[in-house]
Amino acid sequence: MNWDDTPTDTAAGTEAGERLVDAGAAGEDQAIEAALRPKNLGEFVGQERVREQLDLVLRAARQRGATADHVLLSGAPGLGKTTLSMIIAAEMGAPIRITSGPAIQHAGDLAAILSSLAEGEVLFLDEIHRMSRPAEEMLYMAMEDFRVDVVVGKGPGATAIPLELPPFTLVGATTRAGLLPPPLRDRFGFTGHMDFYEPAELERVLHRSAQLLDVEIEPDGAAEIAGRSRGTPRIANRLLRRVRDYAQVKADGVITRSIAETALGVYEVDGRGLDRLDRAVLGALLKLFGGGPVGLSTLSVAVGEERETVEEVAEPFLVREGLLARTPRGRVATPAAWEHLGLRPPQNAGGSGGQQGLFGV
Ligand SMILES: Nc1ncnc2c1ncn2[C@@H]1O[C@H](COP(=O)(O)OP(=O)(O)OP(=O)(O)O)[C@@H](O)[C@H]1O
Repeated sequence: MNWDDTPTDTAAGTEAGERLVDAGAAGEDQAIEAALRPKNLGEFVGQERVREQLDLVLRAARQRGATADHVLLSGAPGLGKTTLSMIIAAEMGAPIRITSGPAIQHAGDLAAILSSLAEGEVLFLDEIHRMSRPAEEMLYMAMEDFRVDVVVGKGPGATAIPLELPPFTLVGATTRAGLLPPPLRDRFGFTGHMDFYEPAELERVLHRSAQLLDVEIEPDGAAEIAGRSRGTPRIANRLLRRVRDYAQVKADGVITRSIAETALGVYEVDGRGLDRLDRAVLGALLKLFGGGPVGLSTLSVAVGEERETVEEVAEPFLVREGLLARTPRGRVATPAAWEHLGLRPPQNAGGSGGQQGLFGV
C-alpha cells in the first residue's frame, strides 16, 4: 500500500461509531459477542495478575461459604470487563444482573435494583463513574452495610425508611478509576486493572474464537490480525469476522497471512492497526503542517472532522503507539509517524520555529 495516497483533506466516511477498529461495543453483534466470551477463568486469556488475584479472592469466598468481596475493574473498552464480571458470577455459582451508571440517574432506580437482588447475586455496574451523585451515595451504604435508606415524600415531611438488602457482590467497571470518588473506590475489596493485550495473547484469543466460529486459521494469519487489533480482544474478534468473510468469498475459507493482509487492506486497517481516520489525522499533521506543532482545532478542520472526534477517537491510539505527542504548543508527530507513513521529515520537523509558528493551538 502506498501511504502517500493517504487522503489529508478529509476523512469522510470514518464516523467513529462505524469504525472497524473502534473498541466500543456500539453496533456490535451481541449474539456473536456473547458466543465468543470465555465462560470461566481458565478460558480467559491474558491479564495474568488480575486473573490470579481474582482466583484467590473467589476461592477464599467459596471456601468460607461467603459472598465475594466487591470488585472494581478498570481498563479501556473491549478488554474484557463485562466478560470477567460474568465469569465472577459463574465461578461463584451466582446469578448476575447487568446495568450501567448512565442508566441509574435517580437513587430510586438504584434502590429498585438493589432491593430485588437475590442473596449472593452479582451486580455488574458498567461505567460506574457516570452514576448520579445521589445514587452514588446510596451505593456507599449498600456496599458497606447491605442496607439503603429509601426516602419517602418530599420537603420537611420526608422520611427515610431503612431497607435491609441481601449480601451481594458489586462488580464495578470503569475506563478511568481515577474518576471515582475515593469513598467509592475504597469500598471495593479488590481492584483489578486491565492492560492492553500483547500480540501473542491476542493470537490465543483469535485461535479460540476461530474454533468457536468454525473457521480455519493459520498461525501466521492469526499473527497478522493480532498485530492490527490495537491490543484489544473485541477488535481482534471483529477483524477476524471480516477476514473470515473475505476468506470465504474470495478464497477457500482458510485464513492465511496473505488473506488476512489483503482483507484488512480492503477494510483500510493497516499493519499497525491504524484506520483511515487515524491516517488522515497523521497525514494532515505531516503533510500540511510539517509534523507540527499544530493546534487541535486547526488539525480537525484540516481532516474535516469534529475536534472531539480527533481528540477522543483518533488521538489516544496514536499517542499510545508513539506516533503523535500532545504538547502545550500543539500536536507534534514523532519520527515513528514519518516512518509509518513512508514520508521523509523536513530538516526542521517537530522543531520550534519555521512555519510551524503560524498554526495556533
Ligand atoms: N481475556 C479474554 N479472552 C478472550 N476473549 C476476550 C477476553 N477479553 C475480552 N474478550 C472478548 O472481547 C469481547 C469484548 O469483551 P467485553 O465485552 O468483556 O469488554 P469490556 O471491557 O466489558 O468492554 P466495554 O467496556 O466496552 O463494555 C467479548 O466478546 C469477549 O469475547
